[in-house]
Amino acid sequence: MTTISFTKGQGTGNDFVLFADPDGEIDLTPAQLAAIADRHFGIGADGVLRAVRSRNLSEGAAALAEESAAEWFMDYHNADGSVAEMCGNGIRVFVRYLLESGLVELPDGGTLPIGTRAGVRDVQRSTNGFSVDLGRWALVAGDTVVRAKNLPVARPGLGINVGNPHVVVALASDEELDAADLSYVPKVEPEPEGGINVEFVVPAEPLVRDGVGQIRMRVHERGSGETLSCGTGAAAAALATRHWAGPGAPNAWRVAVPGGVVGVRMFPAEDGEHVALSGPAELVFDGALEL
Ligand SMILES: N[C@@H](CCC[C@H](N)C(=O)O)C(=O)O
Repeated sequence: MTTISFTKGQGTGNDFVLFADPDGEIDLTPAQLAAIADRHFGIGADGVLRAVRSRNLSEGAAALAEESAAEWFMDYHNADGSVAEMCGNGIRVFVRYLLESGLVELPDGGTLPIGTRAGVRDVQRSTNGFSVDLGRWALVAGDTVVRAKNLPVARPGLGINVGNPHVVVALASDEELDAADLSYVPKVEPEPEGGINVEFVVPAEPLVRDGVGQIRMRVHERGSGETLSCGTGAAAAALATRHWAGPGAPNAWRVAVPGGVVGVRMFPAEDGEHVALSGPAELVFDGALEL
């Protein structure tokens, strides 16, 4: 039997089980990961984060981690045990965990690169917790239609990739947003291979306050179901809303999710426009699990 020391953490209510495996010795199966994340029979979480030194990753994953640029790799799995490329809330909680475990240092104004399956992501401290540069984003071509239970009509969705795949759907009112039943997987057509994260958004009133765009969002996450927050989803939702708003729309957004508020910022970089996400990251309790 193996005993693993773990920490439970959360960022705007998106919650995670984290454990350190610096030497890359722990290889959990999807069934074991799903059992850990199970809210009734396990610890309970939206995702499981393994902290592994990039140099100790297996060959294929090491290439993804660009190991020279990031000492630590965030090995992220959804609650059902499936792999995802990136997790925007998770990476902030991951950095908080590395810091509090004494595994890294991050002085004010400093940058900590973290390896992910979407590439290396730079994390900094911010006034609301941590900020992560999610890198270049992309609009996904093609028409998409989304149906969710309790919404009266099918809606067009806008595909956005921020390292992981999202489709964003604009709703007409707060009432409609509240009414959507996200305990069922929204039906996306054409059906994306491997699933997709679906964000439903409504603009706040006014849409722009003091130069900052404001939206409300709910999300159904691929591999985890409805969650209280999705960081990469918030970035996709802000990007989609700016796209719909047209020229003159702001590059700074405040995204209200059921679990709190995160910030999104778009900025020019050498390789094109990047999107950054900021928000809180808390550690909640420690424990040990036996497998
Ligand atoms: N909650 C995360 C996203 C986690 C991965 C997602 N479910 C996927 O499968 O892509 C976030 O905060 O970004």
